[in-house]
Amino acid sequence: MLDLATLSFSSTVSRAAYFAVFLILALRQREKSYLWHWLGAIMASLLGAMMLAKEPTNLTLPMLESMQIFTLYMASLVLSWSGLRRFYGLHFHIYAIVAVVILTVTPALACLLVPWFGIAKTTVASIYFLCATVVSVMVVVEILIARREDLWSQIVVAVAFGIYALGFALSAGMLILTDLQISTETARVTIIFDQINSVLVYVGYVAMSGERANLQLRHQADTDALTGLFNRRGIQHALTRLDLKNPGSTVCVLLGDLDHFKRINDTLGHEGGDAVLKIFAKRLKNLMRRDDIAVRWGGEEFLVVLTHTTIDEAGAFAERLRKHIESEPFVISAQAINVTISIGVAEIERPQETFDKAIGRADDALYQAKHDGRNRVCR
Ligand SMILES: Nc1nc2c(ncn2[C@@H]2O[C@H](COP(=O)(O)OP(=O)(O)OP(=O)(O)O)[C@@H](O)[C@H]2O)c(=O)[nH]1
Repeated sequence: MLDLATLSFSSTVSRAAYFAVFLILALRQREKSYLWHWLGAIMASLLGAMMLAKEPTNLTLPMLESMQIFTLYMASLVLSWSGLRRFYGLHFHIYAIVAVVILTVTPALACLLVPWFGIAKTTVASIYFLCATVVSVMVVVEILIARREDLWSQIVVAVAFGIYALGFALSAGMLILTDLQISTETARVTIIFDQINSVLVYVGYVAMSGERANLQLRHQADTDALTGLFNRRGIQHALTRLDLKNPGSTVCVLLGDLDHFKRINDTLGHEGGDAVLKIFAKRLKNLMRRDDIAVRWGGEEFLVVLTHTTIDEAGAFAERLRKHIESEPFVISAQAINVTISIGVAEIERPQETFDKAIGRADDALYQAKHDGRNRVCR
C-alpha cells in the first residue's frame, strides 16, 4: 500500500506535468483564452498539492495554510468552469462572477471561525466539500444540459466532474451526518480518488481542444470558403449521410449555372462577381430544406441534391429558385443587378444508376436550358 508521502509526491509531480503541457498549449495558441483558464486551474491545484506535500502526514494544518489550500482548490474548480464557458465562447454574467467568488472564499472564511467560534475542523471541511460540489455540478450542467457542441471528449470531462460532485457531496454528508474524522486513511482515499479523476479532467480538456480543431479542419476542407456551401470534396462526405441505396426514397439532382456571369464580372469587377455568388448561395439556402445539400460545383455552377423528392417536385423547386433569382435584383455596392439562372434537373434512377451518371444527365439538361435561351429549367 502506498503511504501518504508517496501519494502526495506523485499527485504534485503529475500536476506539474499537466502544467507543463498546458503551458506549452497556451503559449502556442495564445488567443484561446480557455487554455489560460485551464492552465490557471492546474496551477492553483499544483500549488495546493505542493503545500500539502510539504507535510503530507500532518492532518491538522495551521489555520493560515488551511485557508490557502482550500482557496487554491476552490479556485482550481472555478477556473475549470470558467475555462469551459470560454471554450464554448460564452461570457460571464456579473451574478455568476459574484457567486463563484463567494464560493471560492467561503471555505477560507469558515477557517477563520474555528478559533473565534470554536467551530469543528470537520465542519469547515464539510463546507469546503459543499462549495466544491456546487462548482462541480456547474461544470456538468455547462456540458451536459447545455450541450452546446457535439464533442465526444466533453462527455469524459462531464463524467469526471460528475464523479467529483458525487465524491464531494458524499464526503460533506459523511462529515455532517456521521462522526467520521479526517484520518490518514480518508486522506489516502481522497488523494487516490483525485489522482484518477484529474487524469480524466486534464486529458479530457486536451482531447476537447483537439477534437474541435479536427472537426473545424474537416469542415474547412469540405466547405467552399466564398459561399459557405459544400465543395466537391464535401459532397462525398455529405452523400454518406444519404441512403442512396434505399430504393424506397427518391433523390433528385439540380445543376444550376448563373447566366452570362462573365458579363457580371466585367460590369462589377471580380469582387462584385464574388458578392453575387455569395448572395446567390444565401438565397439558395433559404429555399432549401434541412436535409437538402447544396454544393458549389464550379465557378458559377451549383449542384443541389434533394432527398425524398420526385422529379416533378424537383422541377417545381428549380422553377421556384429560378423565379426567385430573376424577380429580385442583386444589390451590389448600391447597384441593382439582374441575375438569372439556368437549371438542369434529373432524378437518380435507382438501384442501377450512380450519382455521377445522374449529374451527367442534369448537366445535359442544363446544356439544353442554356441552348434554349437561358433563364429556364430543363429536365
Ligand atoms: N467573380 C468570380 N468569377 C468567377 C469565379 N469563378 C469563375 N468565375 C467567372 O465566371 C465566368 C464564367 O464564364 P463562362 O463560363 O463563359 O459563362 P457565362 O459568362 O456565365 O455564360 P453562360 O454560362 O453561357 O451563361 C468566367 O468569367 C469566370 O472568370 C469566382 O469565384 N468569382
